This record gives sequence, C-alpha cells and structure tokens, in this order.
Amino acid sequence: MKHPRPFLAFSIRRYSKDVSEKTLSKSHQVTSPLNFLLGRRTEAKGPSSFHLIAPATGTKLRDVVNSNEQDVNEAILAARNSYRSWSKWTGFERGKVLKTAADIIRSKVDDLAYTEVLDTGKPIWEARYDILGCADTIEFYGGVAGRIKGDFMQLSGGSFAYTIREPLGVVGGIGAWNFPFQMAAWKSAPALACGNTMVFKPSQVTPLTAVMLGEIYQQAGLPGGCYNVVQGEGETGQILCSHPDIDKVTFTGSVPTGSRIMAACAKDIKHVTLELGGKSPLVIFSDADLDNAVKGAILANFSNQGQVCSNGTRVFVEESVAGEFLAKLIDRVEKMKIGDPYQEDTLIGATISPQQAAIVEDYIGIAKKEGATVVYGGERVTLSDSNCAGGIYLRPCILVNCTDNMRVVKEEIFGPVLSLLTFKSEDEVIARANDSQFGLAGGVFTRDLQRAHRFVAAMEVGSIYVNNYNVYPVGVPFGGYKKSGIGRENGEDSLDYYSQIKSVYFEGGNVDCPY
Ligand SMILES: NC(=O)C1=CN([C@@H]2O[C@H](COP(=O)(O)OP(=O)(O)OC[C@H]3O[C@@H](n4cnc5c(N)ncnc54)[C@H](O)[C@@H]3O)[C@@H](O)[C@H]2O)C=CC1
Repeated sequence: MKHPRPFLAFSIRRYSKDVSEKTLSKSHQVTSPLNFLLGRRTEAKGPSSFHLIAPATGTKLRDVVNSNEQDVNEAILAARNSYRSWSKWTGFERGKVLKTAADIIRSKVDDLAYTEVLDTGKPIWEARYDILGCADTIEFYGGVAGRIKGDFMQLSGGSFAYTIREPLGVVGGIGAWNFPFQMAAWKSAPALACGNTMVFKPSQVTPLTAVMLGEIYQQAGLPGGCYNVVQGEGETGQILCSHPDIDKVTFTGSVPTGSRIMAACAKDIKHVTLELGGKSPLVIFSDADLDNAVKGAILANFSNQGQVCSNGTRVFVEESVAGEFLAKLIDRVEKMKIGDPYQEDTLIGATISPQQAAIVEDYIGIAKKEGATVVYGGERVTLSDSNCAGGIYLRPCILVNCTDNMRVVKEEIFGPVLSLLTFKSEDEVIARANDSQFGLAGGVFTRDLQRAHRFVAAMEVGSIYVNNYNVYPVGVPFGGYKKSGIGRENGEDSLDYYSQIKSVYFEGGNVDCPY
C-alpha cells in the first residue's frame, strides 16, 4: 500500500472551530438528512434513532433516525420505478454516467476522505487511498458497462440461439463499517452497470459517505431513484432484505448476519452475494525475502486498525527463520505512529467503537489464558492530543507461543492482533493453513516459483497473494470460499452476480415433432 501524495491535513479540532467555507461544507455532511431518495437527501421517519459517534474523539456527532418499513418501502418503490427506464439505457450510456461519477469523486477526494475519517477513525491518507480506489472501481465498471453482451450459437438446419444478459431488478445492498464508501461503490457500480437499481443501507456505525455517493451519482446524471440510501440498524436491514420487491441482496459483514440474510432471501428465492469474514493464513518460507515478508505481515494485520476481512492473521513462519522474522517485525511495528487520524503521518488511528475494542481486548485475554505470550503491544494508548482522549487507540499486538487450536487462532477478531505460528514442512503448513471454516484469502512469501504455484493450487481460498498481501487492484475479483462468502466483487466476474442470462432459440426450419 503506497502513500499517495500529501494533501492538506485537517485536524478534528479544526473541524469544530474553523468557520471556513470548506469546513462548513463538511459540517453539512453530518447535519443534513442522511437518507437518499429520488435523487435528494431526506430524513427517515423513524421514530427510533441511534447515536453517531466519531471514533477518533469519542464524541457524539448527531442522532441518526432508523428507517422504518415505510421509509424502506418508499426507497424500493423509487428504485422499482426508476428500473423501468434505467434498464433500457444502453450499457454505453450507463457507463458514461459511471465514468463521470468517478471524475467527480476524484475532484472531491478531500471532502470524502475527511468525512470517512470522521465516520471510521482511520488515518486520512488511508481514507484518501480508499476513495481514489473507489473512483477507479466506478470508472472500471463504466468501461465494462458498454461491453456487456450475450452470446450467439449457430445450430443445425439454419436454427440459431443467442443469449441476452439482463439485469436482475432492484438490488438491496447492506454494508459494514470498515470500508464504508468502498462498500457502497463496490456494490452499486456493477449493479448500475448491469442496469439494476439499488437501495443501499450502510452500517449504522458509518452512515455519512454512502449518501455523498448518491449526490455524486446524481451530479453525474444518474436518474433520481436509481440509487437510494436508507439508514438504520439491523432491523432496517432485515426489512430491506425480506421485502418481496427486492430481487437480489448483496451483503458485507459478519458470518452470523450473512447467514440470517441468506435465510431471509431463501423465502423468495432471491439472488444473494455474501462477503463475510475470514481467518486467513500468511505463510513465510525460510527462502523468502524477510524484509518484504515483514512488510506483507504488517499489511496483512495492521492496516485499518486490523479491521479488514481478508487479513492474514495466522502468520506461519518456517521455524529456522522465525526468530529473525519476529525481531524485524517488532522493529518495524514499533516505529508505526499511533495518533490523531487527521495527521498525515499517523499510521494507526482509532478503533471503530468501544464494543469492538472490548472484543479485541477479550481475545488477547483469552489468548494469554490459553498459553500465548504477548511479545508486543495489545494495550490502549493515550494520545498526547487531548482532543482524541475519548477515542480508543490500540497498539498493534503480536502473539507468540500460539497453537492451532487456540480461539485467537481459529476465530475472526477484527482488530490488530497477529498470531505467530511456526512450521517445519510445506505439507504440514498447507494442511494447517487450510484447516479453517473460512476461505477468504491467503498469502505466501517464497522465492521458489514451483513452491509458490503448488501453494496457490493447494489453498482453499478466494484470493491468494504471492509475495505481497492485501492489495486490491481494480478489476481483480474478490470473494470467499467456504464460510467466507458467495459471489465475487471488484472484477468483471461480478457481472455474473448482478445479471441473468436469457437464452433465445430461433427455429430455422419446420418443427420436428414426434407426436
Ligand atoms: N467481513 C467483513 O468485511 C466484516 C466483518 N465484520 C465482523 O462482524 C462483526 C460485527 O460487526 P457488525 O458491523 O456488527 O457486523 P454485522 O454483520 O452485524 O452488520 C453488518 C451490516 O448488517 C446489518 N445487519 C445486522 N443485522 C441484520 C439483519 N438481521 N438483517 C439485515 N441486515 C443486518 C448491519 O446494520 C450492518 O449494516 C465484527 O466484529 C467483525 O468480526 C464486521 C465488518 C466487516
């Protein structure tokens, strides 16, 4: 992950005190209505609401109203009505809207990244990196839209068949809190490219940027009603995916919620894409470039405060180099600045919520009870900036003396906790790496080409990184094996999950009928 060029850094303190035009536009992102219906912001009817907290400071930003059944119905109706015309646009025309939206995102990267940090507490450069990646994704699907096509088959006797790739209808999207803008973009761009319309529900923890995406689409020429946002907690999500007029649900989040969503979709035989959790292995052989392997292990564990579904949190290191690897790892992690996420040199920002921090700390406690040793970090850090006093800042944690049956090694933690395990042979480590209910990602560091290929073939996962980790270039499909999910995002393959094939048979002669 490269640092993009430096931008103007904003501080949270400035957010509350500065009265510049730029800051006023940012306060608008928080105070304005957060649902998006028929191309404009609207307030949900509620009546219930929840607090929106800025993770960096622990301060309350506002109350957010839960969308009720009527709010969801209105959004789905708007999407259904818009679907009739949007699905008739040519792919090329739809693509032009998406490409324009990508350009607008780039022109607003500062505003979007600032708001994303407010919602998530992630470092500003990382938020900017995410947002620019989303511009690329939307542009990519803008290009793909014009190339969506069917197939042609010549049959005997002058008969022929062809296929038409058609949209599914109205898609319900439900997102998690770790990459809020990315979830809205990764789900809406292929859906819209195929001619579907969408109702998107962001995580209640991070509601701000999905609605900004709605405004950007609107500015880019997307007809009102094609992309709508309903805010709310799990119940709003449940209403959305149980609605009979939703044709497909695309979800990112935890396995238990994914399972509930799949059950809700089963009733009406809805299409479903699930991007769920993981407990991915990263394997480092003794012939690897250890400096690169250390960088890979950090990318695999500590970016976004460790809150990444594809993280390679089971780090298997060949026994003969484990000591050297660990020393290099600690040396590098020690230098990572934990701090105010609005400062450009901060590498570790705030944990998303006290609840998530408690989960992480509980797991560290369980690991110790089960015999693991904390060799580095794991504790809360008090920042010198009193403005961030209400946020929770966790020092990345490195555990050694881990064994495969420990809970910390088997279960997804979703925080900055790296478990170091050692191994002696290739066969042994492949079996252990695959011994998981999850199959989202995996990584290997080795200079041996043949071994790398053997490893790729043997791993039961959706994405494998060879000599790198957690890179998501636009166009490369992403999704899980096993309990990590169903379907693919971020590549051309995701079109299969947002469209359906109609087969057309044309008879070229007389009907051949034995009756
Ligand atoms: N795979 C991934 O990318 C992510 C995994 N997680 C995992 O999930 C755990 C819990 O995080 P949460 O945000 O609470 O995840 P979650 O799975 O509970 O929630 C994700 C989304 O689903 C919605 N939702 C909750 N219940 C629903 C229901 N019955 N029907 C429809 N929608 C529903 C939520 O409002 C949110 O928008 C984390 O500790 C982490 O382990 C969290 C975020 C992302």
